[in-house]
Amino acid sequence: MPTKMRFEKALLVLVVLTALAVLGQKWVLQETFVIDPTEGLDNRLYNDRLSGGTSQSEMISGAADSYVWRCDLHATGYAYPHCGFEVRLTGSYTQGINFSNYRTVKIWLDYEGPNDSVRIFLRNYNSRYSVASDDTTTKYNQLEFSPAKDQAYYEFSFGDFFVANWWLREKNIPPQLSHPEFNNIVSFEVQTGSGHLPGEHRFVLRRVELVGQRFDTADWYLGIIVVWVVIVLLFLAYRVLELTGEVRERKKREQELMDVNLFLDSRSRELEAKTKTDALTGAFNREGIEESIKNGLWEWRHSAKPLSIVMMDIDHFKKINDQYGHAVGDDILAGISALVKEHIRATDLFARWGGEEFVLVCRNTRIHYAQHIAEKLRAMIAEHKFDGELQVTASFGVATLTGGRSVEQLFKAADDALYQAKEKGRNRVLKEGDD
Ligand SMILES: Nc1nc2c(ncn2[C@@H]2O[C@H](COP(=O)(O)OP(=O)(O)OP(=O)(O)O)[C@@H](O)[C@H]2O)c(=O)[nH]1
Repeated sequence: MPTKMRFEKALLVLVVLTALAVLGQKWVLQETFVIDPTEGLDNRLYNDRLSGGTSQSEMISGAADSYVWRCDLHATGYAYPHCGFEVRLTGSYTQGINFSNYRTVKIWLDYEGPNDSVRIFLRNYNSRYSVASDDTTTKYNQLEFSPAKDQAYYEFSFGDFFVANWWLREKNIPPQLSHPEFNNIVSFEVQTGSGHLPGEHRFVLRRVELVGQRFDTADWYLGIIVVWVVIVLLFLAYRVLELTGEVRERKKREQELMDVNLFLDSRSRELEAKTKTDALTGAFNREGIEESIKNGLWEWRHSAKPLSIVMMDIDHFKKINDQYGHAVGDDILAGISALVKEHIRATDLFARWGGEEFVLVCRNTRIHYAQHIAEKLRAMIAEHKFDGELQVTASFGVATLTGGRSVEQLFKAADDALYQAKEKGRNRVLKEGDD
């Protein structure tokens, strides 16, 4: 699948997941902590006797799905008669549960008695004000309400809690620590109301639900953003790697293509050279001369650089063929060509004109210098021993391009001079106009 399509599909999946995460946030995050007798949590009943009172309290065994207790509050011995029921949420007194992200408390409670209210507490342990050895030092997050006769349950917000005044006063808590805290709740309590009326008080606690979130909504959205950022970064890293690979692959392919082109170029140059070269002598053939003549002509016309040519013909070559055979004649043709090519300048072009006749194109060369070159070649050929013993001579005709002269006329002038050289006895150099 192309990367782009993969990216679009991944993006779609991410968007759908994000939408689900946002819309389903409530269900995903919601958490409920339940207190009921079936949970098997530690619990105890207490009264004002610890403070010098004379009240009495007892658990009443009843239905297995509720806590049932009664208190007889006596107005003697202590000014604030009370009794209460405490459920420990964890086995530890110092290590509670974090309910900071909780919103609601639901209480299924029946009360019968002289008071018109009951109190509930969520007790928070914090080492800044609590000590492990004194269970009155955990913070009294308090809520007081009047139970109605036929109401099944009561629902409160965590925001409805306040910290009991008497506790703040008694423990001398500074203002900055006096607000309700729920980050380390160790116990839940139900206590008789602040009316402190003596008499019989009966309680049936069926269930408590603390409803909230596993963690803060802001953290949830932060998590979604982090996931997006991580996925985008991963995708970018993946694309960078992929593109680097693609660039590397493309460069490799380009290099391969360049290699092929270079090879083809060199092959076509080789083939081109072959078509312009005489197979026997290795000198250029007539086609090979064409480019050099064109260049020379251009230089003459645009820069007035002189263009001269030297026609060369081996003397009495027929005799050599007749005497030594055609193969030896071939060897001499090749030998002369090699000898000449070795001794001319890089700008000179040596070509076989046909048979035993050759032409030397000398660009940017005056006729006298071309004549000098021809003379040098003539002497060299005459002195050379082909196949170690055979000696031949050659005649030369030299001509140069002059204003208004065509290439054809140039070659004719050189040919005429060569003819004159033959006429005058061969093995010599004549330039046009020489008698
Ligand atoms: N071996 C060999 N001989 C060639 C080749 N091409 C032409 N010849 C011979 O060259 C000879 C040229 O003879 P002619 O034109 O009569 O001239 P010449 O004998 O060189 O006499 P002059 O030019 O007057 O000095 C002929 O016998 C051709 O057969 C070649 O490729 N190989």
